[in-house]
Amino acid sequence: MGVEVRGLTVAYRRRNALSDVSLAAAPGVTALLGPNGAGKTTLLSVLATAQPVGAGVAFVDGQDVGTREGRAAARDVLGWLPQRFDLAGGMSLLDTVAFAAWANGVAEREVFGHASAALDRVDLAGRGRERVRTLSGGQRQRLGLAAATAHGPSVLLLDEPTAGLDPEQRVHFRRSVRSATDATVLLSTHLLDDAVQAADQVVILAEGTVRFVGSPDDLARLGSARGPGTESAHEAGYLVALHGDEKP
Ligand SMILES: Nc1ncnc2c1ncn2[C@@H]1O[C@H](COP(=O)(O)OP(=O)(O)OP(=O)(O)O)[C@@H](O)[C@H]1O
Repeated sequence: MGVEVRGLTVAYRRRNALSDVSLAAAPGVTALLGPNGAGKTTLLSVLATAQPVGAGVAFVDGQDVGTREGRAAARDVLGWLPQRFDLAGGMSLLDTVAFAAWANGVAEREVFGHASAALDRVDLAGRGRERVRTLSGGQRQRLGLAAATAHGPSVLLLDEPTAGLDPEQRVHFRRSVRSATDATVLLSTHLLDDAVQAADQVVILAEGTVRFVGSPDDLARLGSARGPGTESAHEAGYLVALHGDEKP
């Protein structure tokens, strides 16, 4: 059933991090694209039930996360890979994912089956016995993805999962998202490339407000309408969404 947010406003002290944000996301990948400080982490944290809804409403799979019952029900269907997460270097990959599956409510007799299937889906099959500390950055992010999806969430929140990865590892991660889940995925990124390549829907956030909602093709059309420049149509569309028609 996806995610729906209407009129969401969240403030830290008196400063709004999100102002009257509305969006809907269906199964598939929605990229939350925006510069640093746009409010991406704040939005994902509210949906992850880690931060209170200020004003407005937010639904995860039909559950209102502004209510205590809604938050409890939403947690049962959520997968969340925060921007920063710790893994125990000495643990095996299989134990790491099995533990996450167990913590997310998978029955004990099923955790290793779920864990090894999740490792398969992110291209870490056959490496379950290796230690976490031996992984590269890209492999570590894919392990995090396996851990966040082993219990079969229907809504998956990925906060800047490709930050710090080289281009090849980013491509690999984006492909792994598609094979790991058919959930409603919200993937935050500050990289246009991620949004254009990975997403069915792009939501551009800047300074806590929604500036664009549409497909990658819609973004390119927005850019093309501005006329030829040195940048690609997608880049031009991103600039128009951020700054309007003025050339920066
Ligand atoms: N705990 C906090 N206390 C006060 N202000 C905060 C806090 N967390 C975030 N902010 C502010 O809220 C705004 C949105 O931050 P947020 O982290 O949600 O943006 P973001 O798009 O995820 O940025 P980044 O890509 O840098 O992580 C920023 O202006 C930030 O400084």
